[in-house]
Amino acid sequence: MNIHELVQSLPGVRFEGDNINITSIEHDSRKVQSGSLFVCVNGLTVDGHNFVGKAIENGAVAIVAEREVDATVPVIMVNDSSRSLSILADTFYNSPTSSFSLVGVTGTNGKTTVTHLIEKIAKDRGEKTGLLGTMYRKIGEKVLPSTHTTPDVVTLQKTFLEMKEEHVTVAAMEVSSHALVQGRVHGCDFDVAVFTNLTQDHLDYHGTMEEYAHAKSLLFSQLGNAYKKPLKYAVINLDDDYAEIMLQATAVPVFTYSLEDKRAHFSVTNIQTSNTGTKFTLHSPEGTKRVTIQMVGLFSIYNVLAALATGYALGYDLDEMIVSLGEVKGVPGRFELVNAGQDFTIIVDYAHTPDSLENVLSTINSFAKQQIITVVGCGGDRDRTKRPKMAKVASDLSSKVILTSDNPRTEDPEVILEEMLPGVTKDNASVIVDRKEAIEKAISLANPGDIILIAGKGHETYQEINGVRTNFDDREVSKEAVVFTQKNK
Ligand SMILES: CC(=O)N[C@H]1[C@@H](OP(=O)(O)OP(=O)(O)OC[C@H]2O[C@@H](n3ccc(=O)[nH]c3=O)[C@H](O)[C@@H]2O)O[C@H](CO)[C@@H](O)[C@@H]1O[C@H](C)C(=O)N[C@@H](C)C(=O)N[C@H](CCC(=O)O)C(=O)O
Ligand SMILES: Nc1ncnc2c1ncn2[C@@H]1O[C@H](COP(=O)(O)OP(=O)(O)OP(=O)(O)O)[C@@H](O)[C@H]1O
Ligand SMILES: N[C@H](CCC[C@H](N)C(=O)O)C(=O)O
Ligand SMILES: [Mg+2]
Repeated sequence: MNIHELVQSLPGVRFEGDNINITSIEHDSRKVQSGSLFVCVNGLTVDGHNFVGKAIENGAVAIVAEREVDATVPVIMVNDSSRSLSILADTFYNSPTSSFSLVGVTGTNGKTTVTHLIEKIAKDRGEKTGLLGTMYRKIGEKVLPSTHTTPDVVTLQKTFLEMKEEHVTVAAMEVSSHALVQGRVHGCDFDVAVFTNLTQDHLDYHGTMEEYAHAKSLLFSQLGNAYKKPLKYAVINLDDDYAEIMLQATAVPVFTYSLEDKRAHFSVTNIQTSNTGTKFTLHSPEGTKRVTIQMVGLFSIYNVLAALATGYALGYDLDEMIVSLGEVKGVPGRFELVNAGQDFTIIVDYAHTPDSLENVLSTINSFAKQQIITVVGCGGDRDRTKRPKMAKVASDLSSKVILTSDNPRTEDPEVILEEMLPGVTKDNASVIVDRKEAIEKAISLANPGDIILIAGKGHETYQEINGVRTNFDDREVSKEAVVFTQKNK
């Protein structure tokens, strides 16, 4: 694309140099290729302005910067390069999200699950789907890796362009609070924005719950932006303490859902829970329906309501959606059962916040007949204040707890565990730093009928220690431990 055309999209910015053909927009010097426009972003860790030399070496033909830089190619000065990057990416990729339906899901817990449920209902009615989130990016059946829950703005728009070229008709994406604050989703023409819930996480980044809530509300304020789509909806969980903040942030029509408030558009009565699934009566704008799902726990009802309300906003048939959702066994790494022929239950789950851990353990307690043994840790370089809280939940709601490591990243694993320990409320917790040994210990402690919960890593296939990732999968490790224990009986 012509550099003049690109720069014209930046309000108040002029470029009077010769015409240059821009072949890509990049904010990472390592990704720059011949013909790239390199945008210098001052980050939390390093300043992109320091990589101008590297970018030019790699082929950058022009630079966008907030301050003077030493460059042998034209430099376009802007006030806010991060915002400019979003606008440039949107212009360069020609707003691909205006070509298909886009659903953004935000909230502390449930984003991955809800986006998968939306993918399922859309696919079943013949749509070509796209999915973007923690586990992967999917274009139809093609699976691409994810480095973030919500990718940086350039990767995001590139992925959307590919979706458009592959004739995707509906895409569901997870929108993290980091992404909202950093403007990664500026330029996304959402049809529906969904709020699942807000509980403690990421206070290392946001500072307070109020700031965290404000970050999430940006999705709803952004929803009203003048893009190409005329009709947009918000879908909001009315039972959450922060629902009002999301409601106030948006001027578009809202569909609400609730387990407690009958005034919600989608509400529920007659809940029957068991260890194999959940049944409930749904009250909706289309009348009353009985719903049976194979996912367990009240939190699964919330996720199903979020998906149904979203589908309804997109004009989908409610009865068809209920049939589709009834077929879902679960999402990988979320309440996933591991079976290696043992006479006790092993559940691998991605609960890595106090609230999600409490939800999962309360659900397990509702049907457990014998001991509950929980293996859990807390991530390094992440919110430290959730550490004792997660240990408290685990200790309160389990018979035995083994505290262990979960991606210590650059932190000392022992220090993370020391910060968890003050939360322990009962004489039921021990510490085993090595996660494999912790899982093996839990399995050696299990009696017939017991339930082991291995929490925090879910679908993850690595353990990150000292910044280095090595293969590690809770599901594989626990299976191998069962087989080993059975052999040695
Ligand atoms: C806290 C946070 O979100 N940080 C993100 C942010 O990093 P940063 O501000 O520190 O950027 P930086 O590393 O200082 O780099 C500044 C600029 O220099 C550039 N650079 C850097 C190095 C180089 O050699 N050349 C170069 O040009 C970078 O591309 C960037 O433009 O911008 C980077 C580039 O886009 C992201 O990779 C980085 O994600 C870090 C790795 C991260 O761990 N983020 C997590 C916390 C995150 O975003 N999580 C949410 C999910 C949370 C949830 O579960 O809800 C997510 O969406 O994944
Ligand atoms: N609606 C919900 N409310 C509370 N907890 C939930 C809900 N749905 C799922 N959970 C719990 O949270 C865990 C993570 O769920 P999921 O991966 O869907 O959330 P997420 O929002 O995508 O998380 P992340 O921020 O890591 O991307 C699950 O393993 C389960 O324990
Ligand atoms: N998206 C979350 C995932 C946490 C998963 C947990 N296993 C950990 O590493 O802390 C984060 O980056 O905070
Ligand atoms: Mg997720």
